[in-house]
Amino acid sequence: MAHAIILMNLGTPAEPTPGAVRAFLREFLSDTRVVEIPKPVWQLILNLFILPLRPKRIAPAYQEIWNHGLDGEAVTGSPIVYYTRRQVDLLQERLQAGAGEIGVEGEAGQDGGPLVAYAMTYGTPNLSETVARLQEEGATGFTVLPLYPQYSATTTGAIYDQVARIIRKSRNVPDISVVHDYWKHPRYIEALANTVREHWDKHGAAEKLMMSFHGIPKANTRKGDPYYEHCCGTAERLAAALGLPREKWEITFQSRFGKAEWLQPYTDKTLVEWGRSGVSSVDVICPAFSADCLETLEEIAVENRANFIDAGGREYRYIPALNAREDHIAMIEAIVRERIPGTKAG
Ligand SMILES: C=CC1=C(C)c2cc3[nH]c(cc4nc(cc5[nH]c(cc1n2)c(C)c5CCC(=O)O)C(CCC(=O)O)=C4C)c(C)c3C=C
Ligand SMILES: [Fe+2]
Ligand SMILES: [Fe+2]
Repeated sequence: MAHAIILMNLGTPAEPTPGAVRAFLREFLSDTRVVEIPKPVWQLILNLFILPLRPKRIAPAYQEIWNHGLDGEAVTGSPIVYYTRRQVDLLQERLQAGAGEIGVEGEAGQDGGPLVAYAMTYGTPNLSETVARLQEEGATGFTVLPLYPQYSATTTGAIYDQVARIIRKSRNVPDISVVHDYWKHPRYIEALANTVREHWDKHGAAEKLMMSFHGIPKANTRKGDPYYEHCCGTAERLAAALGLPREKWEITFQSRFGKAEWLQPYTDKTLVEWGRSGVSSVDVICPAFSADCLETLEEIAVENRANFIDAGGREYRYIPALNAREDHIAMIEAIVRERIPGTKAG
């Protein structure tokens, strides 16, 4: 009886071309978890305005980040896929090494620790084909870990839907569970704090630490999505771990899409205000992203740097995502070990 761990992230286009970006956005933005506008109206807007225009605008940004690593990491392809694969390989190694401790040896899936794979909510590989492949390799139990520390219906909720669809189609329903969130996990907060401390050791601390989270529409929070609360809780815990007084840090929300109000304060507007009001240096961390991707490498590290510098700021430094850091993989290991039958928590 083999157990399998499936790490999940959002997904990315197959290539950085307008055609591939269009196919990716069509699938992603057609999910009613992501955009809650009534389907007939939204499909008109999507097909008439967004899909004919946005891919041409976004594809050059994808071209910039393709094969682009921070700190000399030899990234190939889309960074979110590259880092998710690294997370899979490193987690597999750790779990296999740990399998000896609990009295089993051998290759992954042959009584030597669980199988580890990844799937993307949109694009490839998708969850249902990943589960089917792992079942062929002998997996009967599954732990799905959405690599979103903070729960949102727009991200983790969409993964629950995909799991529910697999269950609905199965006669022999697999033993499958999903990790809801892990923003409170002490090892997550500690890993974030470690990245900041290492960054400060190398560059010195900036005047302000900006904690920029991916946004969602503000109305979602009013309807019961706990994401805002999870982000505020994360920011407060991280600030406490770093011993930062309140005036030294700020929580902001990025990646606004469409005309509706999203969670505030907005990252871009805050940086412009700070630049204008004499803040000279900023460190930016994006705790909601477990892997660097378009939203960090381009929107934060390039676009928002320009917003701050053009408004009068002097130093702007982006602190990379947890990616393949050892403390990040150890945290993932601790979370999944609690769910693997016959293993002890790490
Ligand atoms: C349209 C609404 C969107 C919601 C709601 C949303 C929530 C959300 N997204 C992430 C993580 C990622 N988003 C990424 C890209 C991305 N996001 C949206 C829109 C919404 N996201 C779009 C349209 C795009 C594609 C780029 C663009 O056209 O602007 C990515 C990066 C993928 C990559 O290829 O690198 C990630 C990761 C979270 C965590 C979240 C809510 C909590
Ligand atoms: Fe997004
Ligand atoms: Fe963006």
